Amino acid sequence: MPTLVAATRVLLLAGDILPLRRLSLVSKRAPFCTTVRSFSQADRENGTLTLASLGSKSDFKTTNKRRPNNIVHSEASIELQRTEEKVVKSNGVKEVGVKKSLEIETAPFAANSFPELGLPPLLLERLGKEGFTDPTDVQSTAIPVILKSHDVVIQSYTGSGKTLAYLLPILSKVGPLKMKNHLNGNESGKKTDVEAVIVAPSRELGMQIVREFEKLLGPVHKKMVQQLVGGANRSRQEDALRKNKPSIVVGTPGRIAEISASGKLHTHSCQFLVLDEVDELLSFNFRVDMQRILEHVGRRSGSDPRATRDPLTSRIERQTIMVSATVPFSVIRAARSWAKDPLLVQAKSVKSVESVPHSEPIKLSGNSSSTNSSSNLPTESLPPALKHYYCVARVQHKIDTLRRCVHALDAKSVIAFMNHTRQLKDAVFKLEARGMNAAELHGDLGKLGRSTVLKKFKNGEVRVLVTNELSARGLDVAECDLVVNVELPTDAIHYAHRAGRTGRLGRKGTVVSICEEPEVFVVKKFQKQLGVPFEPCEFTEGKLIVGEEKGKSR
Ligand SMILES: Nc1ncnc2c1ncn2[C@@H]1O[C@H](COP(=O)(O)OP(=O)(O)OP(=O)(O)O)[C@@H](O)[C@H]1O
Repeated sequence: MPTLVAATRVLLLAGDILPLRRLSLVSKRAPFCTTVRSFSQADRENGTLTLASLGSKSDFKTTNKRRPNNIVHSEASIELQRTEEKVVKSNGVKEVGVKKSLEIETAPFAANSFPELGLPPLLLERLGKEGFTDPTDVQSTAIPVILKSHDVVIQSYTGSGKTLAYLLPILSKVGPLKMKNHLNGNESGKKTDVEAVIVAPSRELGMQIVREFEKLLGPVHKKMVQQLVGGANRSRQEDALRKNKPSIVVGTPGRIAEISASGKLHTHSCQFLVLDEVDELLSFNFRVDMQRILEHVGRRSGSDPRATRDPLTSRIERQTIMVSATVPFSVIRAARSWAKDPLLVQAKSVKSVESVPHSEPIKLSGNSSSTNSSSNLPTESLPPALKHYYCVARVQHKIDTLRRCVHALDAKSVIAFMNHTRQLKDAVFKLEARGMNAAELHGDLGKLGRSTVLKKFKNGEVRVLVTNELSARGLDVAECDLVVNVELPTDAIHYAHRAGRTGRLGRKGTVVSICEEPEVFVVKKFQKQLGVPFEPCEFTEGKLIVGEEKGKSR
């Protein structure tokens, strides 16, 4: 292999899964077996796709201490100072004014347990029953802020528990588990209005979020949440809306906008609008549907959004929550125009979105040794325990390399990403022909086909799931121990989401990118942008051999 020099040192690669807080998530399947490899040092360079903007000026101080179980909790006193800043008024005229002080009470980060976060007793009971004991960092930070009714952008690495970070405060104020004294929007509005709308860019993610809600609502109340995803029978969804009068709907932009336009989904007095994977929802494909959703959810009764074209002026009470592991500046810009005094919430910090400077790009990694030194509040998009490798293979040998990679790492649950459906089908055919249990997952499959494949993969009936960008975001399969990029993603953001399908919630995970020789520079670019080392490797005699890059000395 041209990029590798001879193996130098042998060490054990322990790929076992870290202890989990939630036993129900632990796979019965064996973790990675011990594998022999040589050791190398990969290049670490500064990132260009930096999120430094997010950390330029901390609005408050935190002190942190490590807890067992890989959970960090911190104590903080936050006071967002009165700042003289430019406020863009709804009529488009910029004014300089004093923005009202945003005060967040002391202690939101001191929470060790869910009861300390101020969640209602019925919800705490359900959490306990489902085996959730300790909040993750991002949950400890986000939950009190959302309970205080702030609009937020939640950014934290893949698999860090962002879904519960917004779902728990919503269930504290909406539906049968809510706080006794909480008055909701519907008490003054129409009985048929939903109170929370959650938008996700794919059906799979939408359905996964619904399952999280259902889990906490329990069998008796699970009809309080309704899924409105594309590809499923629309009239059945409309019937369910009419019959069950759900408090919460979760869906894809197209279907939500469609049913809303038909007058069968009433969201005007909605309290919460969540945009999960917000950076994806900002893409051109969703533009028209998202515009409708932003204009109608939580719209002030009697106002005509078409008169102003400004979603902010046409609503009063809606709380907007935007979520993603990757927050490019477009999200910051969107938060400024869609949300009210939005706060950027990360694992151990809260700051005003207004304080994020325009000019600085968003940093994808918190690796201080390799990233922009001007940032004092690093952000991370990738789970810290992930290992990143790349190997060089000719295009015609890629599937064989994938197979050897799976064997060498003794991976039990693998997601292999490709870019084109036809090649993806060929890959499954080749793997199956070589005796490896594989299945395809892509948009050409119907809703039923997609859920069946996913179910089989989650059950362990399928070892290698060959898929495309469809599965890159949000897909939560705890057992996934290896992600392979058989074809490289388009950019570092897509890499981060693909890679984040493994190593979730403190588990170990491995990501291998198989590239052709002329593509090595792309991998180097990802390494630079993400601020994590990518080690060159090859698979020989059933082993992962990690090499050093030419010209590098240890
Ligand atoms: N406090 C907790 N204790 C135990 N398990 C948790 C906790 N919070 C979340 N989980 C579990 O962790 C897994 C990952 O959570 P989740 O899917 O919300 O991550 P995420 O940050 O949204 O990831 P992504 O960015 O990839 O969408 C889920 O299976 C979820 O049920």
